[in-house]
Amino acid sequence: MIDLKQYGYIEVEQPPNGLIPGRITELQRDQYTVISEQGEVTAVLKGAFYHAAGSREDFPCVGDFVWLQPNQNGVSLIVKLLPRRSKFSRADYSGHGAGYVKTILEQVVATNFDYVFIVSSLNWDFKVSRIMRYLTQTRQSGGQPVVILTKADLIQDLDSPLAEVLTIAPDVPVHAVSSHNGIGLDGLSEYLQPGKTVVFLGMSGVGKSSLLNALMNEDVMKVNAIRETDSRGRHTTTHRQLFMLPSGAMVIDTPGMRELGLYGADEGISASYTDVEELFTQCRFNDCSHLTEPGCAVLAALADGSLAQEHWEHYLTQKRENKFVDDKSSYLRDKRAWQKNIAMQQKGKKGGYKK
Ligand SMILES: Nc1nc2c(ncn2[C@@H]2O[C@H](COP(=O)(O)OP(=O)(O)OP(=O)(O)O)[C@@H](O)[C@H]2O)c(=O)[nH]1
Ligand SMILES: [Zn+2]
Repeated sequence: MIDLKQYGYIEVEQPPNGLIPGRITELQRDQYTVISEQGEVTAVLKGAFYHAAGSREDFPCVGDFVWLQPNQNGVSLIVKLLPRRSKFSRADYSGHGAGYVKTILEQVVATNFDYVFIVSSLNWDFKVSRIMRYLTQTRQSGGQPVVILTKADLIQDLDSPLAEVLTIAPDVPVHAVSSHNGIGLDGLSEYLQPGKTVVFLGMSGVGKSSLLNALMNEDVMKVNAIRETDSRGRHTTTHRQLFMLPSGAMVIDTPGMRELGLYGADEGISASYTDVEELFTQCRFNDCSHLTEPGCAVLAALADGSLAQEHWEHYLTQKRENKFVDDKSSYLRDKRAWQKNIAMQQKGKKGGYKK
Protein backbone atom coordinates (compact mmCIF):
# COMPACT_ATOMS: atom_id res chain seq x y z
CA MET A 1 0.00 0.00 0.00
CA ILE A 2 1.24 3.48 -0.86
CA ASP A 3 1.46 6.12 1.84
CA LEU A 4 0.17 9.31 0.25
CA LYS A 5 2.27 11.35 2.68
CA GLN A 6 5.22 10.41 0.48
CA TYR A 7 3.43 12.44 -2.18
CA GLY A 8 3.18 15.46 0.08
CA TYR A 9 -0.30 14.80 1.40
CA ILE A 10 -1.15 16.42 4.71
CA GLU A 11 -4.45 15.33 6.13
CA VAL A 12 -6.58 18.25 7.26
CA GLU A 13 -9.96 16.61 7.14
CA GLN A 14 -10.64 12.90 7.05
CA PRO A 15 -12.58 11.90 3.95
CA PRO A 16 -16.07 10.50 4.44
CA ASN A 17 -16.62 6.75 4.26
CA GLY A 18 -16.01 5.24 0.85
CA LEU A 19 -13.72 8.07 -0.29
CA ILE A 20 -9.92 8.12 -0.23
CA PRO A 21 -7.42 10.94 -0.75
CA GLY A 22 -5.31 11.06 -3.89
CA ARG A 23 -2.94 13.33 -5.81
CA ILE A 24 -3.29 14.08 -9.50
CA THR A 25 -0.18 13.12 -11.42
CA GLU A 26 -1.39 13.54 -14.94
CA LEU A 27 -4.17 15.13 -16.95
CA GLN A 28 -4.98 14.25 -20.55
CA ARG A 29 -8.11 15.96 -21.86
CA ASP A 30 -10.77 14.93 -19.33
CA GLN A 31 -8.92 11.94 -18.00
CA TYR A 32 -6.92 12.09 -14.81
CA THR A 33 -4.27 9.82 -13.38
CA VAL A 34 -4.41 9.87 -9.62
CA ILE A 35 -2.02 8.29 -7.16
CA SER A 36 -3.66 6.97 -4.00
CA GLU A 37 -3.09 4.32 -1.37
CA GLN A 38 -4.45 1.87 -3.93
CA GLY A 39 -1.79 2.81 -6.45
CA GLU A 40 -2.23 4.73 -9.67
CA VAL A 41 -5.82 4.90 -10.92
CA THR A 42 -7.58 6.49 -13.85
CA ALA A 43 -10.31 8.91 -12.88
CA VAL A 44 -12.80 11.42 -14.24
CA LEU A 45 -14.54 14.34 -12.58
CA LYS A 46 -17.88 13.94 -10.94
CA GLY A 47 -20.59 15.69 -12.96
CA ALA A 48 -21.02 18.33 -10.28
CA PHE A 49 -17.70 19.91 -11.32
CA TYR A 50 -19.16 20.72 -14.72
CA HIS A 51 -22.49 21.93 -13.40
CA ALA A 52 -21.14 24.18 -10.69
CA ALA A 53 -21.21 27.77 -11.90
CA GLY A 54 -17.63 28.42 -10.76
CA SER A 55 -14.72 29.19 -13.02
CA ARG A 56 -12.24 26.83 -14.62
CA GLU A 57 -9.99 27.61 -11.72
CA ASP A 58 -12.06 25.15 -9.72
CA PHE A 59 -11.11 22.26 -11.99
CA PRO A 60 -8.46 19.96 -10.58
CA CYS A 61 -5.04 19.98 -12.21
CA VAL A 62 -1.70 18.24 -11.83
CA GLY A 63 -0.49 18.52 -8.25
CA ASP A 64 -3.95 18.76 -6.71
CA PHE A 65 -5.07 16.66 -3.81
CA VAL A 66 -8.59 15.30 -4.19
CA TRP A 67 -11.09 12.95 -2.66
CA LEU A 68 -11.61 9.95 -4.80
CA GLN A 69 -14.36 7.38 -5.04
CA PRO A 70 -12.27 4.42 -6.12
CA ASN A 71 -13.51 1.87 -8.60
CA GLN A 72 -11.43 -1.30 -8.60
CA ASN A 73 -12.69 -2.44 -11.98
CA GLY A 74 -12.79 0.75 -13.94
CA VAL A 75 -12.68 4.49 -13.85
CA SER A 76 -12.67 6.13 -10.43
CA LEU A 77 -14.49 9.35 -9.66
CA ILE A 78 -12.96 12.61 -8.41
CA VAL A 79 -15.49 13.90 -5.94
CA LYS A 80 -13.83 16.89 -4.32
CA LEU A 81 -10.90 19.23 -4.84
CA LEU A 82 -8.99 19.92 -1.62
CA PRO A 83 -7.65 23.40 -0.77
CA ARG A 84 -4.42 24.37 -2.54
CA ARG A 85 -1.35 25.65 -0.76
CA SER A 86 0.19 27.09 -3.89
CA LYS A 87 -0.70 27.42 -7.55
CA PHE A 88 0.38 28.77 -10.89
CA SER A 89 -2.19 29.95 -13.39
CA ARG A 90 -1.90 31.36 -16.84
CA ALA A 91 -4.20 33.43 -18.97
CA ASP A 92 -6.05 31.29 -21.45
CA TYR A 93 -7.30 33.23 -24.47
CA SER A 94 -8.87 30.21 -26.14
CA GLY A 95 -12.55 29.41 -26.15
CA HIS A 96 -13.76 32.87 -25.24
CA GLY A 97 -17.49 32.89 -25.12
CA ALA A 98 -19.65 35.60 -26.61
CA GLY A 99 -19.05 39.16 -25.66
CA TYR A 100 -17.62 39.11 -22.17
CA VAL A 101 -14.34 40.53 -20.96
CA LYS A 102 -14.24 37.78 -18.38
CA THR A 103 -13.49 35.39 -21.21
CA ILE A 104 -9.79 35.43 -20.48
CA LEU A 105 -9.94 32.39 -18.32
CA GLU A 106 -7.62 31.51 -15.57
CA GLN A 107 -6.13 28.14 -16.30
CA VAL A 108 -4.39 26.52 -13.38
CA VAL A 109 -1.27 24.72 -14.56
CA ALA A 110 0.36 23.34 -11.40
CA THR A 111 -0.53 23.27 -7.70
CA ASN A 112 0.72 22.34 -4.25
CA PHE A 113 4.41 22.85 -4.92
CA ASP A 114 6.85 23.88 -2.20
CA TYR A 115 9.64 25.34 -4.32
CA VAL A 116 9.78 27.14 -7.62
CA PHE A 117 13.06 26.66 -9.42
CA ILE A 118 13.52 29.79 -11.51
CA VAL A 119 15.67 28.34 -14.25
CA SER A 120 17.84 30.61 -16.35
CA SER A 121 20.87 29.63 -18.39
CA LEU A 122 24.18 31.29 -17.81
CA ASN A 123 25.02 31.68 -21.45
CA TRP A 124 22.53 33.19 -23.87
CA ASP A 125 19.47 34.02 -21.85
CA PHE A 126 20.94 35.40 -18.66
CA LYS A 127 18.85 38.46 -17.93
CA VAL A 128 18.23 39.75 -14.48
CA SER A 129 15.02 41.48 -15.49
CA ARG A 130 13.51 38.17 -16.51
CA ILE A 131 14.51 36.58 -13.23
CA MET A 132 12.80 39.50 -11.50
CA ARG A 133 9.64 38.82 -13.45
CA TYR A 134 9.67 35.17 -12.46
CA LEU A 135 10.26 36.18 -8.86
CA THR A 136 7.15 38.32 -9.02
CA GLN A 137 5.11 35.42 -10.33
CA THR A 138 6.59 33.06 -7.78
CA ARG A 139 5.78 35.34 -4.87
CA GLN A 140 2.16 35.33 -5.94
CA SER A 141 2.06 31.58 -6.38
CA GLY A 142 2.68 30.65 -2.77
CA GLY A 143 5.86 28.68 -3.56
CA GLN A 144 9.36 29.52 -2.37
CA PRO A 145 11.69 30.78 -5.08
CA VAL A 146 15.14 29.31 -5.76
CA VAL A 147 17.15 30.72 -8.65
CA ILE A 148 18.93 28.04 -10.68
CA LEU A 149 21.54 29.21 -13.17
CA THR A 150 22.16 26.37 -15.62
CA LYS A 151 24.97 25.43 -18.01
CA ALA A 152 27.64 26.43 -15.51
CA ASP A 153 30.10 24.29 -17.48
CA LEU A 154 30.02 26.82 -20.31
CA ILE A 155 31.03 29.81 -18.21
CA GLN A 156 34.39 30.72 -16.68
CA ASP A 157 33.28 33.51 -14.42
CA LEU A 158 30.38 32.41 -12.21
CA ASP A 159 30.84 35.10 -9.61
CA SER A 160 29.47 38.07 -11.50
CA PRO A 161 26.13 36.54 -12.55
CA LEU A 162 25.67 35.16 -9.03
CA ALA A 163 26.44 38.56 -7.58
CA GLU A 164 24.02 40.21 -9.98
CA VAL A 165 21.17 37.99 -8.83
CA LEU A 166 22.08 38.54 -5.19
CA THR A 167 21.87 42.30 -5.73
CA ILE A 168 18.30 42.21 -6.99
CA ALA A 169 17.10 39.44 -4.70
CA PRO A 170 19.29 39.23 -1.60
CA ASP A 171 16.84 36.97 0.23
CA VAL A 172 16.55 34.34 -2.51
CA PRO A 173 18.96 31.39 -2.74
CA VAL A 174 20.92 31.13 -5.99
CA HIS A 175 22.67 28.07 -7.38
CA ALA A 176 24.85 27.65 -10.44
CA VAL A 177 24.57 24.12 -11.81
CA SER A 178 25.44 22.01 -14.81
CA SER A 179 23.35 19.05 -15.88
CA HIS A 180 26.20 17.99 -18.14
CA ASN A 181 29.00 17.62 -15.58
CA GLY A 182 26.98 17.67 -12.38
CA ILE A 183 28.45 20.87 -10.91
CA GLY A 184 26.27 22.28 -8.16
CA LEU A 185 23.53 19.63 -8.27
CA ASP A 186 24.38 18.50 -4.72
CA GLY A 187 23.45 21.96 -3.51
CA LEU A 188 19.84 21.33 -4.55
CA SER A 189 19.38 18.43 -2.16
CA GLU A 190 18.24 20.71 0.63
CA TYR A 191 15.09 21.40 -1.40
CA LEU A 192 14.65 17.93 -2.84
CA GLN A 193 13.54 16.34 0.40
CA PRO A 194 10.98 13.50 0.55
CA GLY A 195 7.41 14.70 0.10
CA LYS A 196 8.44 18.11 -1.28
CA THR A 197 7.28 19.26 -4.69
CA VAL A 198 9.15 21.47 -7.13
CA VAL A 199 8.14 23.22 -10.36
CA PHE A 200 10.47 24.72 -12.94
CA LEU A 201 9.83 28.17 -14.34
CA GLY A 202 11.97 29.24 -17.27
CA MET A 203 12.23 29.86 -20.98
CA SER A 204 12.47 27.16 -23.58
CA GLY A 205 16.02 25.92 -24.03
CA VAL A 206 17.42 26.91 -20.65
CA GLY A 207 17.86 23.26 -19.71
CA LYS A 208 14.77 22.29 -17.70
CA SER A 209 14.47 18.84 -19.29
CA SER A 210 18.19 18.22 -18.86
CA LEU A 211 17.97 19.21 -15.21
CA LEU A 212 15.01 16.90 -14.67
CA ASN A 213 16.89 14.04 -16.34
CA ALA A 214 19.94 14.73 -14.21
CA LEU A 215 17.88 14.76 -11.03
CA MET A 216 16.02 11.61 -12.06
CA ASN A 217 19.29 9.85 -12.93
CA GLU A 218 17.64 8.68 -16.11
CA ASP A 219 16.35 10.17 -19.32
CA VAL A 220 12.67 10.71 -18.74
CA MET A 221 12.69 13.70 -21.06
CA LYS A 222 14.23 13.64 -24.46
CA VAL A 223 16.61 16.55 -24.95
CA ASN A 224 17.29 17.43 -28.53
CA ALA A 225 20.56 19.09 -29.15
CA ILE A 226 20.10 22.71 -30.07
CA ARG A 227 22.42 25.12 -31.69
CA GLU A 228 23.54 27.34 -28.88
CA THR A 229 23.35 30.27 -31.27
CA ASP A 230 19.60 30.23 -31.75
CA SER A 231 18.86 28.38 -28.56
CA ARG A 232 15.79 26.57 -29.72
CA GLY A 233 15.47 23.22 -28.01
CA ARG A 234 12.70 20.68 -28.55
CA HIS A 235 11.69 18.33 -25.86
CA THR A 236 9.60 15.23 -25.96
CA THR A 237 7.97 14.42 -22.72
CA THR A 238 6.97 11.04 -21.54
CA HIS A 239 3.30 11.33 -20.70
CA ARG A 240 4.07 11.67 -17.05
CA GLN A 241 3.59 15.13 -15.58
CA LEU A 242 4.51 14.55 -11.95
CA PHE A 243 7.84 12.84 -11.44
CA MET A 244 9.04 11.12 -8.31
CA LEU A 245 12.78 11.71 -7.96
CA PRO A 246 15.04 9.09 -6.40
CA SER A 247 15.44 11.51 -3.46
CA GLY A 248 11.71 11.27 -2.70
CA ALA A 249 10.92 14.79 -3.91
CA MET A 250 8.61 15.40 -6.87
CA VAL A 251 8.82 17.61 -9.94
CA ILE A 252 5.70 18.81 -11.73
CA ASP A 253 6.20 19.44 -15.43
CA THR A 254 3.03 20.20 -17.39
CA PRO A 255 2.69 21.80 -20.83
CA GLY A 256 0.82 24.72 -19.26
CA MET A 257 3.61 25.30 -16.77
CA ARG A 258 6.02 25.59 -19.68
CA GLU A 259 3.86 28.16 -21.38
CA LEU A 260 3.18 30.14 -18.31
CA GLY A 261 2.47 33.77 -19.06
CA LEU A 262 1.77 36.71 -16.83
CA TYR A 263 -1.73 36.55 -15.50
CA GLY A 264 -2.91 39.14 -13.07
CA ALA A 265 0.59 39.85 -11.84
CA ASP A 266 -0.16 43.40 -10.80
CA GLU A 267 -0.44 42.66 -7.11
CA GLY A 268 2.90 40.88 -7.09
CA ILE A 269 4.56 43.69 -9.02
CA SER A 270 3.50 46.20 -6.40
CA ALA A 271 4.74 43.93 -3.64
CA SER A 272 8.23 43.88 -5.13
CA TYR A 273 8.25 47.61 -5.86
CA THR A 274 6.69 49.26 -2.87
CA ASP A 275 9.62 51.68 -2.84
CA VAL A 276 8.81 52.83 -6.38
CA GLU A 277 5.09 53.15 -5.82
CA GLU A 278 5.74 54.99 -2.58
CA LEU A 279 7.49 57.68 -4.65
CA PHE A 280 4.38 58.18 -6.79
CA THR A 281 2.54 59.53 -3.78
CA GLN A 282 5.17 62.25 -3.46
CA CYS A 283 4.91 63.62 -7.02
CA ARG A 284 3.44 67.08 -7.21
CA PHE A 285 0.77 66.09 -9.73
CA ASN A 286 -1.60 63.17 -9.21
CA ASP A 287 -1.44 62.16 -12.85
CA CYS A 288 2.34 62.54 -13.09
CA SER A 289 3.79 60.47 -15.93
CA HIS A 290 7.25 60.59 -14.31
CA LEU A 291 8.81 61.71 -17.59
CA THR A 292 9.13 65.50 -17.57
CA GLU A 293 6.84 66.94 -14.91
CA PRO A 294 8.16 69.44 -12.40
CA GLY A 295 8.06 68.15 -8.84
CA CYS A 296 8.25 64.51 -9.93
CA ALA A 297 9.57 62.41 -7.06
CA VAL A 298 10.70 59.62 -9.38
CA LEU A 299 12.85 61.92 -11.49
CA ALA A 300 14.30 63.48 -8.34
CA ALA A 301 15.11 60.06 -6.87
CA LEU A 302 16.71 58.96 -10.13
CA ALA A 303 18.78 62.14 -10.20
CA ASP A 304 20.08 61.86 -6.63
CA GLY A 305 20.65 58.11 -6.99
CA SER A 306 18.23 57.02 -4.26
CA LEU A 307 16.30 55.15 -6.96
CA ALA A 308 18.47 52.97 -9.20
CA GLN A 309 17.82 53.49 -12.90
CA GLU A 310 17.80 49.70 -13.35
CA HIS A 311 15.20 49.13 -10.67
CA TRP A 312 12.97 51.76 -12.25
CA GLU A 313 13.34 50.16 -15.68
CA HIS A 314 12.51 46.72 -14.31
CA TYR A 315 9.38 48.18 -12.83
CA LEU A 316 8.35 49.72 -16.16
CA THR A 317 9.08 46.51 -18.07
CA GLN A 318 6.96 44.44 -15.76
CA LYS A 319 4.12 46.94 -15.89
CA ARG A 320 4.22 46.83 -19.67
CA GLU A 321 4.21 43.06 -19.84
CA ASN A 322 1.34 42.83 -17.46
CA LYS A 323 -0.56 45.49 -19.35
CA PHE A 324 -0.45 43.28 -22.40
CA VAL A 325 -2.79 40.86 -20.68
CA ASP A 326 -5.15 43.70 -19.77
CA ASP A 327 -4.94 45.16 -23.25
CA LYS A 328 -5.73 41.86 -24.81
CA SER A 329 -9.00 41.69 -22.93
CA SER A 330 -10.02 45.21 -23.92
CA TYR A 331 -9.04 44.43 -27.48
CA LEU A 332 -11.33 41.41 -27.53
CA ARG A 333 -14.10 43.44 -25.96
CA ASP A 334 -13.76 46.23 -28.51
CA LYS A 335 -13.60 43.76 -31.36
CA ARG A 336 -16.77 42.05 -30.24
CA ALA A 337 -18.58 45.34 -29.74
CA TRP A 338 -17.55 46.30 -33.26
CA GLN A 339 -18.71 43.00 -34.74
CA LYS A 340 -22.00 43.30 -32.95
CA ASN A 341 -22.41 46.79 -34.31
CA ILE A 342 -21.80 45.58 -37.87
CA ALA A 343 -24.20 42.71 -37.38
CA MET A 344 -26.87 45.08 -36.17
CA GLN A 345 -26.35 47.45 -39.08
CA GLN A 346 -26.67 44.60 -41.54
CA LYS A 347 -29.79 43.37 -39.82
CA GLY A 348 -31.13 46.88 -40.01
CA LYS A 349 -30.44 46.99 -43.74
CA LYS A 350 -32.08 43.65 -44.36
CA GLY A 351 -35.06 44.89 -42.41
CA GLY A 352 -35.15 47.92 -44.68
CA TYR A 353 -35.33 45.85 -47.81
CA LYS A 354 -38.23 43.85 -46.53
CA LYS A 355 -41.59 44.75 -47.77
N1 LIG B 1 26.60 22.83 -21.82
C1 LIG B 1 25.42 22.54 -21.29
N2 LIG B 1 24.35 22.43 -22.06
C2 LIG B 1 23.16 22.12 -21.50
C3 LIG B 1 23.02 21.94 -20.10
N3 LIG B 1 21.72 21.67 -19.83
C4 LIG B 1 21.09 21.68 -21.01
N4 LIG B 1 21.94 21.95 -22.03
C5 LIG B 1 21.62 22.01 -23.46
O1 LIG B 1 20.64 23.01 -23.67
C6 LIG B 1 19.73 22.60 -24.69
C7 LIG B 1 18.31 22.69 -24.18
O2 LIG B 1 18.15 21.83 -23.07
P1 LIG B 1 16.73 21.31 -22.59
O3 LIG B 1 16.98 20.55 -21.34
O4 LIG B 1 15.98 20.66 -23.67
O5 LIG B 1 16.04 22.69 -22.25
P2 LIG B 1 14.50 22.96 -21.81
O6 LIG B 1 14.53 24.10 -20.88
O7 LIG B 1 13.88 21.69 -21.35
O8 LIG B 1 13.86 23.42 -23.15
P3 LIG B 1 12.37 23.13 -23.66
O9 LIG B 1 12.26 21.65 -23.64
O10 LIG B 1 12.33 23.71 -25.03
O11 LIG B 1 11.46 23.82 -22.70
C8 LIG B 1 20.17 21.21 -25.07
O12 LIG B 1 20.99 21.33 -26.21
C9 LIG B 1 20.98 20.72 -23.91
O13 LIG B 1 21.96 19.78 -24.26
C10 LIG B 1 24.22 22.07 -19.30
O14 LIG B 1 24.21 21.94 -18.07
N5 LIG B 1 25.37 22.38 -19.94
ZN1 LIG C 1 6.31 61.66 -11.02
